[in-house]
Amino acid sequence: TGWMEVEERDAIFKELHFKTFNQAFGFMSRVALQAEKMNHHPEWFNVYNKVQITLTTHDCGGLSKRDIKMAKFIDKIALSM
Ligand SMILES: C[C@H](O)[C@H](O)[C@H]1CNC2=NC(N)=NC(=O)C2=N1
Repeated sequence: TGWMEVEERDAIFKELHFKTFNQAFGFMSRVALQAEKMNHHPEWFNVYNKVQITLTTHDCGGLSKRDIKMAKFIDKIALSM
């Protein structure tokens, strides 16, 4: 489904489920490369085939265009896994 607002934070959250840990980790690797390219890094937690992602911009203490750009990238990659 879509990205959720985070309670008490100007941030957005999504939990993604994959078939296997390898797929989840492969997804994280792809996103990690994009994070480095954008210099914009997710806050994330992985357990087996699940990845919980929170996006916010630490430099401005809240959401910025970079978060939206990263969210769109994440959705695109997740769709292709
Ligand atoms: C020094 C470095 O450029 C900054 O810390 C970058 C790194 N990645 C980042 N990621 C996120 N999510 N927010 C930031 O403000 C941010 N700043």
